[in-house]
Amino acid sequence: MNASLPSPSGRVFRSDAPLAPAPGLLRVGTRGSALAVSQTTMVAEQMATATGLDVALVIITTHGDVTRAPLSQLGGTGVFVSALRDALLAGECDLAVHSLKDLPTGACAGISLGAVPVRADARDALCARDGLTLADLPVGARVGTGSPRRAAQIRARRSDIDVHDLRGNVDTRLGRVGVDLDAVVLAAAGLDRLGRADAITERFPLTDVPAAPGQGALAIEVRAADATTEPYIAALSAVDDAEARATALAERSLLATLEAGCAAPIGACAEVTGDELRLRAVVYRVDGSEQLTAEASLPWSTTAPDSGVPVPEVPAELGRRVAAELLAAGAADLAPLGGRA
Ligand SMILES: NCc1[nH]cc(CCC(=O)O)c1CC(=O)O
Repeated sequence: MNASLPSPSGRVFRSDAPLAPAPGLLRVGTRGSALAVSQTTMVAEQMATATGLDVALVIITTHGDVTRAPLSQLGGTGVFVSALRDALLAGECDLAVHSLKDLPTGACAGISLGAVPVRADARDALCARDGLTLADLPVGARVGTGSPRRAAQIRARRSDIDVHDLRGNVDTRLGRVGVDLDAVVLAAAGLDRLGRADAITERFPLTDVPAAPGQGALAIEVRAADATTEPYIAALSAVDDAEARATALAERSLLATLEAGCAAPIGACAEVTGDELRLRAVVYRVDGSEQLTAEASLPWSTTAPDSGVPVPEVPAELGRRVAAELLAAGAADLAPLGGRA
């Protein structure tokens, strides 16, 4: 045994054309946007280093990449996800990397959640002209977002602001700041991953402005039949993070119980403190005039007694409890929760 010698890292490369399976090669499906490629590259590099396998980024084009319809009109959750899942099930790739918040909450037959990597900044970021914060924007300022939740949160703090629908990739959105919009709101995680943190003028605290369930987290999906075999176990465990998985799953369980889609005006924030998992969620009236908040926590630890896997049921149960509290308080009357894909 020569345990002290690091095994050589595999290569990471990009393939825009279909790629046949091969021994020693992991094919990771990803959207082709700059954001998706940058976040999938980070995952691929970790896997190549940990396993010594070559890792190919296989670029899959999705409906969400080509349509120009407003996101809120695309039928709720999952618009970016189906093409990647189809490619995974068809054997065109071996793993698929998604932004976790884009995944529909329902299970997908034949596919398992293989890993949730360390979470990036979950906060929303204001990118305003002239370094302005939300409080400093002039009366009647024009702010762009495609998200009903972000619209409600902006209006809740500044009812005078003129919220405009916004679509397109990060560069397109940022390109409107100082042109026809005073500011846009985007996920900080995306801007950080793309090296565009310079455009951020304010990161909203999650306590005041909880973000979309799962925001800032990635989900790596695997065919269920492969999930318990090598080299998948090694590749997935190299990138999985117990705390990211628990917080993201608690937030998703809330969404699933509310039967809400990614376009629903719901913010959620889970965190681990000590041996506790805590979840706080807010449902908004879209005009920002009313909101309901619920919060709960459960004991949670990173290791189960025997297997070393995260205590599996705590996140789901926590999400159900907070959702039940919101429903009992009338959340379904406050906001359209539907849009589950
Ligand atoms: N809804 C689109 C979407 N899905 C994932 C991200 C990037 C941030 C993340 O990984 O959560 C974005 C862009 C945004 O919300 O600004």
